[in-house]
Amino acid sequence: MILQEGLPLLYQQFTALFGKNLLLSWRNKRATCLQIFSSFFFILLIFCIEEAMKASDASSSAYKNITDPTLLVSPPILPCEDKFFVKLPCYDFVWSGNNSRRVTDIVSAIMANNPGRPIPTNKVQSFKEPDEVDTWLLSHPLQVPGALHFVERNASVISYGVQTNSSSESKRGQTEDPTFKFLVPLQVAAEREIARSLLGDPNFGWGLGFKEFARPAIITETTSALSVMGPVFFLAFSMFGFVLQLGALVTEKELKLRQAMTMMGVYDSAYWLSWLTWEGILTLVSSLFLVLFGMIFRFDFFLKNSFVLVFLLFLLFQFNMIGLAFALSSIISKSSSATTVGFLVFLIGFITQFVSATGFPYSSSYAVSRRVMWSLFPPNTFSAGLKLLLDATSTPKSSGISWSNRAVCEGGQATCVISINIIYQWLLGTFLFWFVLAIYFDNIIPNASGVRKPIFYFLAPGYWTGKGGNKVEEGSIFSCVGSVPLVEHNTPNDKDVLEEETEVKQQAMDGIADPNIAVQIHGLAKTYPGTTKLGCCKCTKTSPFHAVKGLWMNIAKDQLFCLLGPNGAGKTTTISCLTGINPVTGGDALIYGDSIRSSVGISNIRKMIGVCPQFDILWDALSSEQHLHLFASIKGLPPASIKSTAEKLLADVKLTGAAKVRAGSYSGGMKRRLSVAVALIGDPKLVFLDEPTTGMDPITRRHVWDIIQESKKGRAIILTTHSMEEADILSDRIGIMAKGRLRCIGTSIRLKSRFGTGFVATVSFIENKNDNNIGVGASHEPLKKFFKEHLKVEPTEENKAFMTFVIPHDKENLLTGFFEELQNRESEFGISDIQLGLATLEEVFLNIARQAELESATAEGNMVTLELASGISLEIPVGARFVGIPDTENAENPSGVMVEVYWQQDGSGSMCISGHSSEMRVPQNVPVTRPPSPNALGHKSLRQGVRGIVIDL
Ligand SMILES: Nc1ncnc2c1ncn2[C@@H]1O[C@H](COP(=O)(O)OP(=O)(O)OP(=O)(O)O)[C@@H](O)[C@H]1O
Repeated sequence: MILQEGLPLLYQQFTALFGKNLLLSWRNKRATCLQIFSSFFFILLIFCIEEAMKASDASSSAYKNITDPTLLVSPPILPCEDKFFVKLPCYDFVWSGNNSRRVTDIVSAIMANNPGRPIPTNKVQSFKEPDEVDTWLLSHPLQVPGALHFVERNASVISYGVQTNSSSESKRGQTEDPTFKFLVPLQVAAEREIARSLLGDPNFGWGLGFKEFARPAIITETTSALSVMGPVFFLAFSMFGFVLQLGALVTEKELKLRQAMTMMGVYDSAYWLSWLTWEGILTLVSSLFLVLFGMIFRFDFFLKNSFVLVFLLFLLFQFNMIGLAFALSSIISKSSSATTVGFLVFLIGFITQFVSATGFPYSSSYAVSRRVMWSLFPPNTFSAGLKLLLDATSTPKSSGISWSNRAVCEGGQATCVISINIIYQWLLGTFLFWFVLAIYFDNIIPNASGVRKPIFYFLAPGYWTGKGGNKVEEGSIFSCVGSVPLVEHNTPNDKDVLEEETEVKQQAMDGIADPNIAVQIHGLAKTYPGTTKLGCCKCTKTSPFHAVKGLWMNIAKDQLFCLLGPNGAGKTTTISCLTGINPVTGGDALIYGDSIRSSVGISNIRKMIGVCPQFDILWDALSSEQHLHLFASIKGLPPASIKSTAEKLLADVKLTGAAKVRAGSYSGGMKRRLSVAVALIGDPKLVFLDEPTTGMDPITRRHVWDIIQESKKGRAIILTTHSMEEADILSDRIGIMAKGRLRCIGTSIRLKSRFGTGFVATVSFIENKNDNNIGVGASHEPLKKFFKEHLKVEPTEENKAFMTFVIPHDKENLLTGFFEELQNRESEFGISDIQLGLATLEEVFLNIARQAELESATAEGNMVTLELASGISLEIPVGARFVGIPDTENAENPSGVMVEVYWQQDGSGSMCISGHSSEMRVPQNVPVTRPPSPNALGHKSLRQGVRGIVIDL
């Protein structure tokens, strides 16, 4: 199949990814609606607040028409509690001049004759001098509404003064006028009682009335709710899109969906453009709705300013927030952090907007550099723009800013620092800044596989020409750089592995390109550099880890190569290196002639391969059909063939019935089948299947095996699995890895014959109803003796119904005669059936894993305790098969006594002891290994039990 390339492929990928983004938004309707229509709630809220403010103003006396002002006749001194803001205990008034008897009498008369209410003595404070009153007032704020100061000049002259706080107070829409409420009554009372005292007539009085002017309601420029709340509310509104966008991008990174697309050959430009376009459309629509809602609610801000200017401000601001979300998505690794980051950005924006509202730094008194730095954070530029448009409509007479006046500064051109036109230029600039930064971060910050490009990757000419420049590195950019130690090359112990290695090396040296070879691996090595973090004062390091230690092998076309190995053997790492996800540390691999070390090679390789990763990489919200269409488009299948290819693959993996169902509701097995189908898109010449049948029921598994068998034609498949049955059935060739090295290679039969413990003979017995000695097989002692005498083997498993013996390979030449005799004596031994077979692949696998474990346990001193039936405890290295018991040498057993230890894997894949044989003689002249002492290995606290002797049989 000819795949698309260049611009047509870019366009095809862009449209497919755009469709995916659209679908994801459509399937997440609630969030999308919130993003588009939340402006309505914010505008409604501002409207309600503004209406409440207006209603409060309207109920105030100051904002009412006074057509018939009330006449105030002889106003009384009011109780101090009537004052709007007062601190208790309070006083109705205080006075000075208490050194004069006459003044004291006058004040007593003021208190007694107060109209409607005599003033109690505890509500008045007296002083000698006015200064004392001031001192008291200073130390007792808000405790008295007014003060009177009397001075008796002579018998016919008494001076007085009145003191009040002249600032008017407002409460619940009412304004308190201190002159009429407090000053006038004190003045009237003082004058009245002075006159009575001077005249000596306690009933002297005069009529006195006060009246304010008739006047129309006061119309002032009240602060609009939009100018107070607008910047914060609009920032909050933009956070919906910001958080959703950030969450979507981080989810694709976290779930390795981005990596899956990269493996399929997606262009970064198509990826970013598809998100930018979709989010741009959402932003455009939401900004439009915001302005329309503002106009519907008849805010001057939206009505008087030019529609385009207001719309542009919101649009550009939201674009900036998308750019910021793009940039932050590279730094954040968990999608659950998106909301927290959104809240933080909002909080910072909230604070900086208040600073911007004070005029900082958009005036000529601040340096341009400060303005540049400040404006990089989009909410700051946005609030400056908002302020310009709000100021332009702040009074009823203001006419707003028109499109033609956009470059005109409010304070005149001479001192012009910022106009709305400049704001747009700033917003465009900062958007580009964040967008470019996002792409830069995306390249230099480690991806989900911990891989990144060098910091100055864009300076490499190859990056721009597409010929090289795709070099990648591992580890954090802030890590302390250290060289990764190389793996030392060990000559393989196994003759088949050595032969394979020699052959590949020879071909590499001769430059032979064997047309039948799909993959040629040349000493592939992978060392994870270890995490190195720069703390505040020191570097914390974990040591590098050699995951793959030099692989040499060929994988032929039309062949299914099965890579087996215990957990952590390095299988997935090998696949990651071959698919270009992880950079190799050493060696190389040629896939159909293209090197995985060259960026051109990797882009060619990605067109030829299909990958079913170990964990399903799928969008929950997309159906299997949509997944296949998307990946087929990314891969570059001709548009006309995408539908038919998807249909065929769905039929192959038996998902036609669920083609339109979202993958989120699939069972584990259905997801694996979909992953297998994705790997087979576009007829790849090489398919990697990393544990493709994990979690499948036996029927589905068999069905997937059929698919894999079918897919073998015309392509190479590299399969990893933990199912020995699967490996046995499907593979043409098997390689078993352990601890990063290839331990054996060959066909299943070859491995079984070489690494199995030998032949497995299962003898079934005739049912004997009279034999009650169940389970111990006591009645079968003659047979056991027969096996022991002729083949020197004991049963590995025995019960009433059958016995199993494992016969070593070296007894192969005795087998014909032995089984002939056994058949002749069947009735004597009570035998109903004899079965003879090769050891299973599982046994081979366990043997290889055990040997690898023994190798590293011996080197590292990794010991376990073997409890013998005789009560002896031995410390033995993990994986040791034959273990000699120290100090058991005697005349009968000159080399001592040993046991065979049986191993199995526990749930976590680690080797553990499952049992041991009875004690037997150690054959003479066999190599023995005494485990190293703990001190030699630098282990101080290792248990000091009796150390078993490892016997290499
Ligand atoms: N990014 C990484 N950084 C450090 N070590 C890693 C990294 N990825 C894998 N490893 C280590 O490399 C070793 C090989 O891992 P790998 O995933 O290749 O094993 P595997 O054979 O595929 O195992 P499994 O059967 O469990 O999938 C493991 O010990 C693992 O802990």
